[in-house]
Amino acid sequence: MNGTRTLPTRPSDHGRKYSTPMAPPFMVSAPGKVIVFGEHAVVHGKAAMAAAISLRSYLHVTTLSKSHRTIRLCFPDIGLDHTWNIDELPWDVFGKVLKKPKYYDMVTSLDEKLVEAMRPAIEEVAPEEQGDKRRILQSAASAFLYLYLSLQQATTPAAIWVLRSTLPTSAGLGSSASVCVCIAAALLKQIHVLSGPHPDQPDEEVETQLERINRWAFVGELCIHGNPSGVDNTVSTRGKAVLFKRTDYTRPPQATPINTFPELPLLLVNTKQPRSTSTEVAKVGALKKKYPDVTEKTLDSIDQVTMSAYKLITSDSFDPKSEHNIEHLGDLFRMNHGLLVSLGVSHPKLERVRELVDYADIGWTKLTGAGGGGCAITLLKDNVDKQRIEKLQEDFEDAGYEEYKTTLGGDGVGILYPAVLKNGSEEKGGEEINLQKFLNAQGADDIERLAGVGIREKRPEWKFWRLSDAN
Ligand SMILES: Nc1ncnc2c1ncn2[C@@H]1O[C@H](COP(=O)(O)OP(=O)(O)O)[C@@H](O)[C@H]1O
Ligand SMILES: C[C@@](O)(CCOP(=O)(O)O)CC(=O)O
Repeated sequence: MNGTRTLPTRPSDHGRKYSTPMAPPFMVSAPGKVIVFGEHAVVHGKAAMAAAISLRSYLHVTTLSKSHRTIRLCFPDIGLDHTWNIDELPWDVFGKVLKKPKYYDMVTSLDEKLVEAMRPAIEEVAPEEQGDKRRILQSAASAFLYLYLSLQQATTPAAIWVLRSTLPTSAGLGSSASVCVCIAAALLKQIHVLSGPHPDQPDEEVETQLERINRWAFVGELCIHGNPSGVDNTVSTRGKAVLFKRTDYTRPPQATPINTFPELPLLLVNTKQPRSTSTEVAKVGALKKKYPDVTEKTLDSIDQVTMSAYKLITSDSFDPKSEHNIEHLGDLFRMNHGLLVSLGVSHPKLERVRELVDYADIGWTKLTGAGGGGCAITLLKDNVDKQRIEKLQEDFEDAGYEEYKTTLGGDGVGILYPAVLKNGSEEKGGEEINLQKFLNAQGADDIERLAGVGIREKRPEWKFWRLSDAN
């Protein structure tokens, strides 16, 4: 349980004064991911292999004093800034009409009655926006509101929630999952049902906390996606790398940690072609309905590719420096991509990445995530000439693509409670990351500099639920 702390009265973001907030501002962060093998097939009960990346979402929560009765969501990356009056939210639907789920329950589908009851509150979000933009804003707002109403009470204190991400939105790197993990963890933290994280926490207890966060993050994903497999929120919660499979949606998925995930020489390129995961997932669903046998066989083939890659990288003899091993993995990249193309989820801009890499003859490319645009990953051949990589990077730039530098297999969800960093100084109290500082950060580099999770420097104040065998 968290102790509460009384903060001195200080200026707010609107020049107003806060009077004795009930809890200190705190932060939560969760990573994005790359799916190395098995996207789409995983929605249909097959295996997928995915790893956390160092690009992350950061959520800052400021609790306000009892005199306030509002909840403000400020998600500047997507242009969302909305305030609800807490007392006007449909709290009564739970309890009177429905049984409120417990924080430890496993919720595997959205309750239509609650979705319906939430509708007016969601409709008032960004009414001036149209089409995709509106969908993006409203889906993020519904993920928050569904979890908020499910986990909190009408007596919940007023608060300001600010979320910023170093991940590109809707590009296949699991931005929605990282947002949902942050929201779920922060709500559970606020209602004091998360213990730790602390360094000597027993594995069993760590598992319970991670499972709790992951289950609710999945519910958030249901609000954004419609039909998520759960691989993204699982990797974002747990970090590192996993082999994931979910055949029965009423039971927890199988998530086998891959503790020895190799350091692979990967290029990660964003075509910047916008797309939505739910659309791409629905495309495969429609194809399966139209051509059940052929589609099922294709999904089975993807499963075989994934399992073959899993066997390869977890074998004692696997060496990421071995030309032979990398070629084997590369062939599997190419096959997986080909199968995704045949499911209709590639895009000419993704094919262009593959073409440029093939012409340069320096590696193997596959789309990653839902496809239809977004990102591709290229596994580089051993000892590739630096100049050829540089030429390829120029070609990407000319095509309007963006390359990301990231590392694979980092930490999952982390908490900074309170939002204070010592930043090398032993000065009493340290440096608080307040709302205004967080909002003022200019872009991804600045966010990482201000609050980053162990990317530029070790930030011992951030705490993670780590299992002993995954350190
Ligand atoms: N930085 C962000 N701030 C708020 N919401 C976000 C952010 N990034 C993503 N989202 C939410 O996630 C959705 C994108 O999800 P999705 O299409 O699955 O893309 P991805 O592959 O990146 O997960 C957006 O519509 C929005 O609701
Ligand atoms: C296509 C899919 O397998 C991965 C989607 O990843 P992303 O949302 O594009 O980052 C869907 C899922 O697993 O829920």
